[in-house]
Amino acid sequence: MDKLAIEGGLPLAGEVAISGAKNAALPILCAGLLSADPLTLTNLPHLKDVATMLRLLAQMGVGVTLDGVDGVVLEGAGLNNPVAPYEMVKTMRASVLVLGPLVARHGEAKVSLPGGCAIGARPVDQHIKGLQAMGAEIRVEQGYVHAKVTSASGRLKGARICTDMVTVTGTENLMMAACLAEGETVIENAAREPEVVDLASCLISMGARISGAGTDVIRIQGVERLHGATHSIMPDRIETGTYLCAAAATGGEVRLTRTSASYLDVVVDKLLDAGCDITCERDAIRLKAPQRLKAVSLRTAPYPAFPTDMQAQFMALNCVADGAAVIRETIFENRFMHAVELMRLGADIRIDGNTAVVTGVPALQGATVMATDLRASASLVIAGLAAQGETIIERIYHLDRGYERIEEKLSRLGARVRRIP
Ligand SMILES: CC(=O)N[C@H]1[C@@H](OP(=O)(O)OP(=O)(O)OC[C@H]2O[C@@H](n3ccc(=O)[nH]c3=O)[C@H](O)[C@@H]2O)O[C@H](CO)[C@@H](O)[C@@H]1O
Ligand SMILES: C=C(OP(=O)(O)O)C(=O)O
Repeated sequence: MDKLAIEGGLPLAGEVAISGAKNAALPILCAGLLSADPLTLTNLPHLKDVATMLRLLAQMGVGVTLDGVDGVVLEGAGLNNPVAPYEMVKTMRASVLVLGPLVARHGEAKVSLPGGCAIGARPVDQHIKGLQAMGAEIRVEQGYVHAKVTSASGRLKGARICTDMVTVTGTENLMMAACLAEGETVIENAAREPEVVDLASCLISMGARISGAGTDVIRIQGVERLHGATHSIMPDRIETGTYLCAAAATGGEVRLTRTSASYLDVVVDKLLDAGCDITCERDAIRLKAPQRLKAVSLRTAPYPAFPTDMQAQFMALNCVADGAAVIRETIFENRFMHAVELMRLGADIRIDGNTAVVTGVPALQGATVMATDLRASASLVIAGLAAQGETIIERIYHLDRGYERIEEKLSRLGARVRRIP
């Protein structure tokens, strides 16, 4: 398994471009299952999860043609095998997003319970309950969700669905299924994440009738079919936030292009609280770190509050800040696995349930650490860049799921990073 070697202690400086968002690309690729016509996507990030999703769609009979540097054309006319086998999806949470589109368009599906980051139990009961409310018959057997539409018309029926908690992929799955259902579906307590809005805008350009995406009530008037469209994937707000934290933690100055601060309000506010100087341009963000960061406390919660996918990176930043920060994780019950690894680098962290107290130290020292999940890996990269001496990060395959060409981008910013096969 590949490792990453980082010679830390250098401030990041320069400019890099941000890639398309993993968590927008994955659901939008699944939208390709909803139509027989070509769906052309651009700004698709080159990530392991994206490659896995494309393989999965191809084995279902969807035509997959790579188009230029960052584009793909999906042709759903050949969809004939509505199965997502465990072997293909065990590394990827977003695989469950094929369930709604398959049931809605093909009338049946057999989808393995998903893998992804081991940051909590991550059940999919809300996805299942929502599809059942739309009339799908569902049983879960031997690790697979089997779903079937039994109505005379062969279509799902619109329903009013109120999810027990805010779920991002749950909202996305049900929204996609509802596009081809008969009548109106109302999703209450819907996730408001920008990635949900990006998916909705792609679906609308395919002819779906959706209103309210970005609020907690989404209304979908089902249509008989969706048509082809062209859509550009939104920039990755979490990749953006990660590079901002890396620049802040190393005392650097960077400009990130092909991105926008508009989905990052709360992250930008926390970086300002930490003492960073930030300039937001139309398609770029510039950050200049202070001499010494100030500790910033935070509490994760659904959008527009602080994103759980940025919690680990801010923990790394707080490790080298002045003062103590209290970090509360309210979304996932097991998302502090990076803390013990950060402690190996000399961080001062105390964990009590869903709360971590991080007291900044003058400097971290390089060591060998183990990456346990995607954002945990990102936090170790940030800490390694800020630490004195060499840090070796083991099991970096997680990083390849979510960060495009990370060594190349960091090197462009002056970091000394190399991959050890
Ligand atoms: C591919 C993708 O977009 N992944 C993101 C998505 O994950 P994902 O969509 O899996 O996360 P959810 O928003 O569904 O999870 C939120 C909480 O609800 C719980 N839950 C969810 C569904 C369900 O049926 N039952 C249930 O109990 C989860 O265990 C978790 O505690 O949103 C998370 C929260 O912003 C992010 O960390 C992930 O990066
Ligand atoms: C948790 C994440 O990914 P996934 O939902 O794909 O496991 C993430 O993007 O931080």
